[in-house]
Amino acid sequence: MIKVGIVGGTGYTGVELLRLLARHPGVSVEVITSRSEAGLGVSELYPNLRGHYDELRFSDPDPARLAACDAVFFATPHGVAHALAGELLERGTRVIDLSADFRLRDADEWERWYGQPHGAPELLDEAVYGLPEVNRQQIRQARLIAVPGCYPTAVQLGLLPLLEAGLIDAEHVIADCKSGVTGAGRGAKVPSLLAEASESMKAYGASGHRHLPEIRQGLGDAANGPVGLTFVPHLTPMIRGIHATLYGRLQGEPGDLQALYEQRFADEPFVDVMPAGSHPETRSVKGANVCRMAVHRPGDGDTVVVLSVIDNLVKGASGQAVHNLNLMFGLDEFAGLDAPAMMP
Ligand SMILES: NC(=O)C1=CN([C@@H]2O[C@H](COP(=O)(O)OP(=O)(O)OC[C@H]3O[C@@H](n4cnc5c(N)ncnc54)[C@H](OP(=O)(O)O)[C@@H]3O)[C@@H](O)[C@H]2O)C=CC1
Ligand SMILES: CC(=O)N[C@@H](CCC(=O)OP(=O)(O)O)C(=O)O
Repeated sequence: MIKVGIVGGTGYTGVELLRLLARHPGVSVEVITSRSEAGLGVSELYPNLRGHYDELRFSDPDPARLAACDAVFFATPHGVAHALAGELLERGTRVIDLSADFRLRDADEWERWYGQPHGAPELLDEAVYGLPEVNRQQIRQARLIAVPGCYPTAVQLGLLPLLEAGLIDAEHVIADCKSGVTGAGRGAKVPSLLAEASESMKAYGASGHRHLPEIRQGLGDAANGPVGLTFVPHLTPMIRGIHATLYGRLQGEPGDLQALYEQRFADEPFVDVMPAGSHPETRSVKGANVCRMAVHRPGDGDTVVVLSVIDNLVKGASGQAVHNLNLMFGLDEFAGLDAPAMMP
């Protein structure tokens, strides 16, 4: 069994890791940290886990106990993995970070967007961006994984085929995205209150969200040059889910876009290209590690519209993190990730 630890076990991505790993045949969760709930049994806080982790208790983060694990997930706010990852790597423990600490290759860029100096720039060269559909081979060899953000996962997967093939004008790409409220984490915040978030919808971060540089970096790699991206996220009254509506201006003769998408993701177990004319729903991915998408060319004109949906807590975070673990340890890619989505 692969022994894992989770730092930040009381948050939404932490409990989602526990839910997925409960069905994983090759993993045992040895340590789960929370400073505020240290001593409490995991299933006392999360009764959905009763019968699965009855011996496991939250504990204060202790580097020595974490270093006794084969791999440690960080499901923590930005900056926490900076402080601990180096020590764990030195002691032979692999690190899978769900936060943004190692996603941007440039430490100065990270400081600009996250408002604090990068805490471990010496580790950036070896960090691998954990988007399996792009970096599967590097992930297999990696010791340190930066799990992509939720919006960046939905947007990059939806646009990769077009940018890799040079079929759209890379200077003018638009990502209009909607997220459920769990994207903001479990901490108490006014915008997440029922009376604030339900029966209403709003854009935020329109003049610059911190996922913008991350998405630009990934799309730039796909396009082999800079990408001009407009990215506007919205908060919507649902618990889980991201819906990305992506717009590009076609250039040249694009050919059969449906075939392009089907071929690009033919060998990808967690991307589902739906039949032409489809409109994927966020509820069709709820609880599942899948990105469902559909490609449209309205009126056979020069605009292409891609619809891409994920569960922010699964393909957008914890499921993708488990997929990375499976690749790093040579396990079946589906281990812990084989459940279909819940509907309705
Ligand atoms: N929610 C989502 O949809 C997504 C989230 N992410 C990222 O994943 C990470 C976790 O997100 P989420 O689960 O929503 O966050 P939450 O706010 O729900 O949980 C954060 C967890 O981190 C712990 N924590 C906070 N500060 C520290 C610290 N200084 N040292 C150790 N532990 C700490 C908290 O426990 P305690 O304070 O008790 O120690 C808690 O368990 C974030 O970086 C987030 O941006 C990425 C993709 C999607
Ligand atoms: C709805 C909502 O508030 N969403 C969050 C995204 C959370 C997230 O995933 O952040 P990282 O990927 O950077 O870790 C936000 O926009 O800040």
